[in-house]
Amino acid sequence: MTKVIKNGTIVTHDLTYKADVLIDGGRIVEIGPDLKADTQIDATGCYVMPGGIDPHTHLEMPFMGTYSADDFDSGTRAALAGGTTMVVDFALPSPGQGLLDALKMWDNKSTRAHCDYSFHMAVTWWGQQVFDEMETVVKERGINTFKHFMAYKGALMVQDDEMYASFQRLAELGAIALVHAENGDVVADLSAKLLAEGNTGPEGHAYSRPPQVEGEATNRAIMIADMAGVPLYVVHTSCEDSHEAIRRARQQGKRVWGEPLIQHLTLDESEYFNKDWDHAARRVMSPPFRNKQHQDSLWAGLQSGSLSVVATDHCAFTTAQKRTGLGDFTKIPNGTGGLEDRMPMLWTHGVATGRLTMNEFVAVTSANIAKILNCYPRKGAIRVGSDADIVVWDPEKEKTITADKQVSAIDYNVFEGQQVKGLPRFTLTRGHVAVHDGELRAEEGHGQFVKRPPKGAVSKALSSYKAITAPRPVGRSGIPASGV
Ligand SMILES: NC(=O)NCCC(=O)O
Ligand SMILES: [Zn+2]
Ligand SMILES: [Zn+2]
Repeated sequence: MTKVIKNGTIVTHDLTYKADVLIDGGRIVEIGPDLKADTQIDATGCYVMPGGIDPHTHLEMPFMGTYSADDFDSGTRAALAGGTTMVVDFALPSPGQGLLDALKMWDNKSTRAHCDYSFHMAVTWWGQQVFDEMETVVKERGINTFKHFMAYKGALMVQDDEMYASFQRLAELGAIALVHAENGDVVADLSAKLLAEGNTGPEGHAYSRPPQVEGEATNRAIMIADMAGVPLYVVHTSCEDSHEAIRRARQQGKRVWGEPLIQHLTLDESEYFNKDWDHAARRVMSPPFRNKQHQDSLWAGLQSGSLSVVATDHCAFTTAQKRTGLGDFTKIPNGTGGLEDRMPMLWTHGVATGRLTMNEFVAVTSANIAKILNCYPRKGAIRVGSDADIVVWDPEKEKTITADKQVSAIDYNVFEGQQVKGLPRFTLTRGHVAVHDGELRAEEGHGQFVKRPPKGAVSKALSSYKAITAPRPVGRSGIPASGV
């Protein structure tokens, strides 16, 4: 059964033009005028864009004594409802657990996915087993990105020497290092002091993680990545301190990317000072929301290209789960939702305000990350041969975001009450119409794992450059190099 998307305007990261898109067997097979097919999808008045890719989700993740509430079923349905057609989740070994063992757990959970997905691997401890298994993870499982937590002391956090060893191994394998950049030692100490002084509420979470701790860790990770010769991707970049480090590194020719979240772009720290404990606790995430100056910095980074991708870090906990931290903010499960809202919120606050062009919108919601993850142009593109992961975007369609109508399994929405303009009319996942004229028709198990080979263009370029510029002994006549 062929399908054709007709009467729309195609928008990719580099082009805007009118054409029809013909789909067969889950792929785009032709782009041009007057195409015919068995079924027709009407895109009159709409933009036909690559489906969104959210490179940062935590679905059914064991964390802080509980599991995040959205799993691969509700999470990927929420994604499709909002125009996102691929998610990249984190396989998280518990300390001492092997990487391949952890991957089996994520393989089991993800069979329910309604859209395509991939995994990043987390490095939560270091040892010979991790070193050895990294090769299989990269070469056989098609995972080329490994996350390191510089925070969550006593749980997921790794030390600098472990990170350096891991980064060197990734450089050898042609993979990419990811970091959660916050100084975990300082956060732990500040948290203990705040609690001792009676700062037990959710605002304590924000006080314990000021921008400086993120800036310091980002600088440190950039230095370690540079020494190891590995490209670095900094997840949830929330502030100028971290953005400044990334911007400076990029200007120096270092291979570093930054990923702001839609939450940090559109919500600010005043949320934590709300008198309603539940309201504030529901917004507890790491790093916390920042002030207007930091938000402006993030928007400027997206405009200028010093920041590359907008994600969600979707890690949703119910109010009941958040209440574990009543009387002690360090026990509030860290994380917020956003999968369903990322694209409409970014369009409304970015494209509709003139902060982003439509092409920049596509770049930061899909094409850039597909290139970084080494799955472009299979994903992130409207091209012949690409997967038919497509969103038919209606710029006139409006709604008010409310938990009552959301797909996510939790009982609130951090964007509650926000009016968004710009929503999917259709969302196609490998040719299957999962959103049909606004109605969700997703299929459990339709989602497939996307393998991402190592040695992408940036990894290759960096390893050549590091090899050429590596220290070499100076040959001096008459004196043997060994000095004997
Ligand atoms: N971000 C957050 O608060 N929770 C999810 C885990 C992480 O990415 O740090
Ligand atoms: Zn993180
Ligand atoms: Zn995360």
